[in-house]
Amino acid sequence: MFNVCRRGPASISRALSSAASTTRILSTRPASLSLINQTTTRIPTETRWLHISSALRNQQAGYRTEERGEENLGFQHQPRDVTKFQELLDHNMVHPNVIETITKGMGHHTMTEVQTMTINQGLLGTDIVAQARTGTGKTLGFLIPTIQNILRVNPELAHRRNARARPSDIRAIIISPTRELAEQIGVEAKKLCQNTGLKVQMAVGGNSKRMMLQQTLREGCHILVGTPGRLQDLLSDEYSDIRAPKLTTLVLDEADRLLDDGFSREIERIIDLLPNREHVDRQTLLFSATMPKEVMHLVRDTLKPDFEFVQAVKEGDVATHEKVPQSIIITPGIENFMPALLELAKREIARYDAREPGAKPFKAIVYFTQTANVTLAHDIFAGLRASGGLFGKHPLHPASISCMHGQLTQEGRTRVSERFRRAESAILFSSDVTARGMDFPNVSHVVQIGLPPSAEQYVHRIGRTGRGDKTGEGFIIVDKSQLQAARKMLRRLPITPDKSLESAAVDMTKDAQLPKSVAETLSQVGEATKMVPRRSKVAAYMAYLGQIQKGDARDGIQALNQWSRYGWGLEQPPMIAPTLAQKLGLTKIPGVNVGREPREDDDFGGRSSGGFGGRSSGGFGGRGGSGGFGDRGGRGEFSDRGSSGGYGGRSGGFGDRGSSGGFGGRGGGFGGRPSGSFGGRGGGGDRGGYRQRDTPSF
Ligand SMILES: Nc1ncnc2c1ncn2[C@@H]1O[C@H](COP(=O)(O)OP(=O)(O)OP(=O)(O)O)[C@@H](O)[C@H]1O
Repeated sequence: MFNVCRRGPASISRALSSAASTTRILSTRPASLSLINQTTTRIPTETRWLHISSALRNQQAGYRTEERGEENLGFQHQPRDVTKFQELLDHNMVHPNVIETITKGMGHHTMTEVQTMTINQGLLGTDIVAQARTGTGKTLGFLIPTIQNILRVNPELAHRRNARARPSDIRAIIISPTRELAEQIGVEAKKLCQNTGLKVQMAVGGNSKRMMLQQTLREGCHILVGTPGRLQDLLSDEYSDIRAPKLTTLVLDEADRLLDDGFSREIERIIDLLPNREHVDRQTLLFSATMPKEVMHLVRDTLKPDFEFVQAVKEGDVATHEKVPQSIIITPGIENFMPALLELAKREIARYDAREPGAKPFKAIVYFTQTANVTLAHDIFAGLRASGGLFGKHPLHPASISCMHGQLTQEGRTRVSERFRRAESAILFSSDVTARGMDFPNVSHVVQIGLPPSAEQYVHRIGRTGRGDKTGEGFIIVDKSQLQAARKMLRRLPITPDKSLESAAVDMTKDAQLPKSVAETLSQVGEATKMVPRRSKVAAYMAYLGQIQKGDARDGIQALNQWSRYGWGLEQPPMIAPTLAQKLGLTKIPGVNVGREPREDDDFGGRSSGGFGGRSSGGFGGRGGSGGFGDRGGRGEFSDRGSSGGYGGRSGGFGDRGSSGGFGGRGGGFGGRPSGSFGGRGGGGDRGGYRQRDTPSF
């Protein structure tokens, strides 16, 4: 593992631009050496960093204590590089009331690498930028120094009996970009402080401000954890009484996100509301698994010039774990996404049911970039039924299905979060609100559908599995129109192509024969899709539309239209309002259906559009020829007799009549007989038969 712990901005740019190395970079002239008149002695290369660092720390500690006029309160830390939590106690570095909670309450004994680096350093009061892989315990990495540095100045707060506090007693503010993460950090901080007199409060958007203020008035506050908007609101509200005149620590968790365009203004305003650092010295801690170069220059404005950059990730490397194998599934179209996901989920559940070695209960988070796609996928999966009728067991039993996105109420978000946290087997369809920091236990799989917003976001999403000492698996599913962009965005990640899912490879625009299990998966997805209102599909279509890059508009529109036709059975793609088409530069792109969407819902396929299949254009369907799922079929369209299926190409349909259906009308094709072999009756040939597509290697 590569570690960089260097001093000052110049070092950061060097560290960032330097080639990958496997040794520690030496700090030859730390800025504060001159401050304390330390002369360097030559130390063997291997150990030099630690020696200089330790010598420096001892001196710094004395220097800072004197400078701040702190008395020695009997619990002064003796800076060392310790790696066990117990040693923090043995060396009087952290109060026993905190350490006992960690070792006895939480059961942690050995620090992770990033904890060793940040806790030892953070206890000195140094400003820190820390980058380390997801799930490596960064939360304790900033909470322990934050808490201990308050206790060092106010040792009376180490005991519960001294629990009186006011809203203006805030010593530390911890900012997180999402509500769930702020709450999670708040819960962790409360746990750590449970045997002390420190009061932790949470200021999270979406929750009642009045209730929060009442509680803070009653209990007081030493550590305030919150999201940027609510924190800014509280600190600027002259009637809130929330003040931080004695602030000693400011933490930005997921710092790169907080410093990017989305939040930087709010962060600046919050900092403006805090005491001037020249009058009240404070420590700033910035933590994240990703620190893109673009945000690093912003760091300088937030930190003291002599800050430490703790990097527990190899330079130029990505912050994903070797213990989380990552695969890409490339499909012919977007219409394959849900069948591929269902096949994957069934396979993993079956592996666990069969107690295959290494198989774990299937607990997955499935990410989409847009909320409309989260909702659509959730509604399809929630509506899945086993072949054999409406009241059949859910094909993914016992996994529960839920969704999480920013448009849910805060109570809804909290409820979903808690249920997923506790579930043994579950699928959570989620937007990026859970992508960073969330520590759901035992997530076995992360599946990303479509392109993530950035390589960093991919890393954070993957980081929801393989946390702590757990293992996990990551998948990303893209269609061929997204492949180039995916290659560019994710080129440095250790992702290998996976071709094991048959439904991911079915070219739904062509006639083909399918194995029984694949036919069943397609039919289950088809039937559930049919039940989803047209407006949800249109919303999902529009959401993807906004993502299409200008240069790829032609391919993008073609992929979307193919999805709406073969995935949902719409004869015509959804209409794009003229102003929107113009704004997105799509007016001249072939296939764009400019106009106004009809207002009424057409939920069940009906005569004109919705549903899986539509009137004439294939789909799973009815009675071969004209069926299409839904419109008139009515009777067990989706091969609910198991053996009869076939996937409808132009006119075939997913037949309900035993062997007559078959994939791809004219060629007959797969299905027919229960044997479900390729090329059943009349299969093969140009139109029939199952053609394995050659997916390019990633
Ligand atoms: N020293 C430790 N030993 C074992 N487990 C630990 C230790 N420290 C923390 N953990 C556990 O590891 C998990 C991940 O910790 P945490 O959420 O702090 O990770 P993180 O690095 O902040 O992740 P992310 O980058 O996703 O925010 C948690 O369940 C936590 O309880």
